[in-house]
Amino acid sequence: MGIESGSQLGVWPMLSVAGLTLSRGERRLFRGLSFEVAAGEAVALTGANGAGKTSLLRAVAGFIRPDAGTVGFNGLEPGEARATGLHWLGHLDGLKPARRAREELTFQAKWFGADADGIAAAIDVLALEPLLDLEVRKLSAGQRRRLAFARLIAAPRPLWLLDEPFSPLDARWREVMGLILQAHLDKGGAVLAAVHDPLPVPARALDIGGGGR
Ligand SMILES: Nc1ncnc2c1ncn2[C@@H]1O[C@H](COP(=O)(O)OP(=O)(O)OP(=O)(O)O)[C@@H](O)[C@H]1O
Repeated sequence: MGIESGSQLGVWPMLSVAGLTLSRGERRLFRGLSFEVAAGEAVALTGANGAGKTSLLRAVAGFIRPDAGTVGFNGLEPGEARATGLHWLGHLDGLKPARRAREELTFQAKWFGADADGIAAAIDVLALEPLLDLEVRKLSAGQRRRLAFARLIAAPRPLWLLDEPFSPLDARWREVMGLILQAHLDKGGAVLAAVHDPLPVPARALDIGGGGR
């Protein structure tokens, strides 16, 4: 399988989160959180169940509005950075169950601007060919996760926001994902991933606590 370092993605974004305060419902999850993610860096976001890892990723992606603070993308206008510079992969895959895997992959990849070569690379790297004629609802959890991941390879973007990305994957596929992440980092990409298990690449830890809830 060919996981190539390929062309450089460029040095942006360096994600800069400053003074972020976030609530969900009546509950304040955290106050004044600041951190950066540099190009070429993986950050493992950890914390107890309910600490706010998913919520933080969603705030970075622009899906929810913080009470206070800023999210910066190395000087780029946030709307533009979010539209073209990042991939969000939630722990719910967001795949349409009744579509065949091939249709879903093509739909998603084109939505994110992939060309035929990008789609072919994703099929190759993630060994999706034997699954393409199956309906998504007939795929296992790990197979669905590989399918969901395909757009990140088909349509390269510098910042990957991943929410428990590898939880359904077996040991072999976690190892492959380590190679994929490393190739992304080597190209100047960046990863911010909410995890309960270690990431399969060297990563800086960012713990938001939240124990005892
Ligand atoms: N849409 C919502 N409306 C209100 N509260 C919410 C909403 N989504 C999440 N929450 C609450 O926000 C808190 C943080 O949830 P979040 O999913 O961000 O935690 P997490 O750290 O990702 O947890 P886990 O490790 O269990 O995945 C929880 O108390 C949760 O109930």
